Amino acid sequence: MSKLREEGSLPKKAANDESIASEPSAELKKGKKRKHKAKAATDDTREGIFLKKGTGKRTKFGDSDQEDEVPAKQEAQSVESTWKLSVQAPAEVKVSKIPSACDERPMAEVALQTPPTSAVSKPRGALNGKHDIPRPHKRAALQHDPAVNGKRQHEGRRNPQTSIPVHLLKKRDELLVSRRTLPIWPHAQSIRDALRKTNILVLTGETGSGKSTQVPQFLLDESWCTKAIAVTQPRRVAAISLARRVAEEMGSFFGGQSPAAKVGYSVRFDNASGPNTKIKFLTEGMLLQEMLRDPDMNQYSAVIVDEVHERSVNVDLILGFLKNLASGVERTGKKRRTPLKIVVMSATADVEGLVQFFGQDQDQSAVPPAEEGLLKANSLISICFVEGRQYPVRTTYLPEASMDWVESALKLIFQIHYKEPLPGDVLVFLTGQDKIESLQKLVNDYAEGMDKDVPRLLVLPLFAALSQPAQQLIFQPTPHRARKVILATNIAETSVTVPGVRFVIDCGKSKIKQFRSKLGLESLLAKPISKSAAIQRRGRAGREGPGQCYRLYTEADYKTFEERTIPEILRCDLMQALLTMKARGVNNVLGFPFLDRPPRDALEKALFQLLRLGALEKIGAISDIGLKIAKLPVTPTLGRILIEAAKPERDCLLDVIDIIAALSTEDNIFFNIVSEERKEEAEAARHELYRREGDHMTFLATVQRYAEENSDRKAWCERHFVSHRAMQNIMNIRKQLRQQCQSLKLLNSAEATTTSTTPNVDAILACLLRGFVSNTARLMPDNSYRTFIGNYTVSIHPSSVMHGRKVKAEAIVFSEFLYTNKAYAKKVSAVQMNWVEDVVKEVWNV
Ligand SMILES: Nc1ncnc2c1ncn2[C@@H]1O[C@H](COP(=O)(O)OP(=O)(O)OP(=O)(O)O)[C@@H](O)[C@H]1O
Repeated sequence: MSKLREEGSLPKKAANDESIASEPSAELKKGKKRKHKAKAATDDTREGIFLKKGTGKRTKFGDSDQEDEVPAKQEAQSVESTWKLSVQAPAEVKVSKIPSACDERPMAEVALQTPPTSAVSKPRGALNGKHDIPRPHKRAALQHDPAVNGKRQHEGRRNPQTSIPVHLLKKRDELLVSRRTLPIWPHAQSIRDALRKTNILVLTGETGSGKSTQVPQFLLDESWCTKAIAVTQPRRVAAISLARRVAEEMGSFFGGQSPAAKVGYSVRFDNASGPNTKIKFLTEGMLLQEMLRDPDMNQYSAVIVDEVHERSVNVDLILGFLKNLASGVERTGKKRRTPLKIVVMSATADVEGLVQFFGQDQDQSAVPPAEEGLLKANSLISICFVEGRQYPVRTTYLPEASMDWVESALKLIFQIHYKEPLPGDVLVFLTGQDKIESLQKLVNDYAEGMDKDVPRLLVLPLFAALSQPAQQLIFQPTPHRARKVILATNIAETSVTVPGVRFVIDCGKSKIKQFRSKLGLESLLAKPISKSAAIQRRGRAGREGPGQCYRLYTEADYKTFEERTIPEILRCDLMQALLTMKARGVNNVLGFPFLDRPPRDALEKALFQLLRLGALEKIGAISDIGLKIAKLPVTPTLGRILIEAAKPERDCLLDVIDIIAALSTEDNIFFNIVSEERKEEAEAARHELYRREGDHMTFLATVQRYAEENSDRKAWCERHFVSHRAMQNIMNIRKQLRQQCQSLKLLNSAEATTTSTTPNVDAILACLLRGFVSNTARLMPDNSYRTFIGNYTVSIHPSSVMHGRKVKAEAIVFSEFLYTNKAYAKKVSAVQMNWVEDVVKEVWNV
């Protein structure tokens, strides 16, 4: 830890040098080995963090912060301050009252000491440190549904009337006490009244005020609510954790088929809902899929679109479809007997824009009277604003811009750890997996050097490319005498309550998807976040008690942030969105009610791409192929490849399913080995899996070897430096894709259970080319690759088995494009030039 005392002792280029991810610096290694002896803190005037053992002044900490005004209705109203990573005598935080109408309780007194043993929480549960983190739960283990969990759930006492286990009811009653203190609680009746009078409600309220968990429960017993309520979430981690929480609050089983399982969720490749589910949390993509099967949404009485401010393409489509349903423009199936109720909510929504959007083309007759607590927008739309935050969050800025925010985050984590008593977990927002892994390594390295009596740090990553069970680990209780440090991308930005989190560190950036129309490819670039995103990040603290948010940027920087994130529909590839619209019978996409209309040329480009995939007829109507693709839970490109592989002349569907399952898993199949020695060992072990044709055939070989392994698959993975978790996930996706191909009659049941034979490499590559025709490049005389479309230079990514080959393929097809410091082709296969030319000709002639 003492290494952290000196500014110069931290790795110099932590923020932008990829090398921190690979090898710890010599300094760091030395620092790790040394047992840190306490050194006076208060006499050190350099920047850094330090401890002084046993003095109660172990940490220096910066300028005293001020608390937010609570309720902090608007970001601008909150009192914020800057802090320095410099030496100051620690200021004591005083007991203060929360001036909130809904909840007035003293803020806990914070002793600025290393957490003394007495301040440390009682043993709280399952996680037990670095080496005994519980193994990721299988989904069933998270569920209360006896149909899933079997015997264990049948044990224990049950309520004789409801036959629900007593422990669930006890938990429900306990949680009711805290639910009643939520700012939204007093608004329950207004919300019900609003939806009795109008069909559309736009609801805003502070982060943590109770929107996502309470609103569906408020509506459940309404007379109009005879069917289920759908609640959409931008991300699966939120959908799953909210479903679990609401099930607990309702004393209900969770997921599955049991009549007592009232709450469920549905995310891609994982459906934990059944016919008795009354509240279903779904990702936006899953609701869109349901909208294709059930255009009038007959299985739902209400749809709640949560976190609408995120403005993903999917949410914009959902809003457009819902608006059409509400205004009667679109009516494709059986007419609904009762109108669908629509709730749109967020802490940072553009209320005016939404009201205007839903208000256009509405029938303005039958004006209901205005209600107290509701601002009446017009005859069919209500607005409700929930004031107040449950707990205050103090916001602190850097006094001057940091060149290296990974390093700033590292210092701050240790400052918090040494200064703040337990419990109090830390949630750090970073840009992506690479930065998360760098910081995880740094924190773990420094933590090894901490004194024995300092509580442990338990670092947990959270990013999209992590399997679901691994993501769910963050919700496990923090073990005794430990502090969780969650390193997350913006997937933890909205809707999620991570129990135990008191401190949020926000780097102020996130990776934004950008469609590079010239290239016809999407890239992810780290860009400053919007004010709305910063507010959401801050809102992850202050949910279970007072919190603090440290912004790794200056207040002046904050003021330059855009108010809202630019809607994804204005900056991404629209192919999937248009296919979904066409499949739902929207023939005139240019006339679709978009909340923000994408540029006409982007729409036209996407239409052409779909035409080239054969998903549309020449007149613009959806083709049979397009209808099939739309029903597959993969991108249009991957869907097209599956359809191609099912053709009798290709006859390689099972193999292609394996490859697509491998491309669809979030985890990396091959561990990223950093040490040179281990790298050589891994290369040798994986040699039998590598294929000269490239990454796709390598994935196929890996999946097939794994599937053939009958003795010990985990050991097989260890021997080959392959992620067992990724392989388990791939097997699950493979099974589901086989089932879906069966239901679309691309496979028959006998084929669906056969094991693969020797792959027909040429046929497989031809199928990949048919889908990824835009992702092709040819070898140039200077040994670089240039894309066929756009004529851009791309380099083969170092993670590819084709990287660094002396004899280069004359042409390549790739399934991922990455733009960092330069353009990379990822997941690459070698193909022949004339194959590409043939496909290009075929496709361009449509
Ligand atoms: N998994 C959980 N564990 C502990 N407390 C929780 C959990 N989920 C919710 N809560 C409590 O319920 C409160 C309300 O959460 P909810 O997600 O409904 O708020 P919200 O208004 O939707 O917030 P946001 O706008 O940030 O999504 C939280 O502040 C927290 O106190």
